[in-house]
Amino acid sequence: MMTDVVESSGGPARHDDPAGADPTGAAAARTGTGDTVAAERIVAIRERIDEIDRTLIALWQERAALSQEVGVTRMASGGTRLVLSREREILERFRSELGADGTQLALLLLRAGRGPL
Ligand SMILES: O=C(O)C(=O)C[C@]1(C(=O)O)C=C[C@@H](O)C=C1
Repeated sequence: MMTDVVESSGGPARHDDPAGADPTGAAAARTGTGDTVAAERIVAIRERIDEIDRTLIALWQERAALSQEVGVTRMASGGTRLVLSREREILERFRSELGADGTQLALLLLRAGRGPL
C-alpha cells in the first residue's frame, strides 16, 4: 500500500513499504531523505563521489608537485619563473571544456603549482 512519508523538507514522499520509511531516523539525518530506497541509492552514489574526490585530491597534489618541479628546473637553468603563453593555453582549455567555472578552476590549479602572482 502506498503511504505518505513526511520528509524533513516538509514535502510528502511516496513509498510502497511503510516499514522502510524512516523520516526522523539516523539514515534520514545522513542522506536527507526518510525513504530507505532513495537513501540506499544516495549512499551508493556517495561512495563513487568520495572515490572521485580522493582521485581529484591526489591529481591536484601531483599536478602541483610537477608544476613546481618545472619551475625549479627552468629557473635553475636561467629561465623564467612563469611562461604566460602556456598559462593562457591551459586557461583556454579549461574554459572551452567547462566554461567560466573552468577558468576559475584553472586559475586555482596554476596558483597551486607556481604560487600566487
Ligand atoms: O608548463 C610550465 O612551463 C610550467 O611551469 C607549469 C605551469 C602549470 O602549472 O601548468 C606553471 C607555471 C607556468 O607559468 C606555466 C605552466
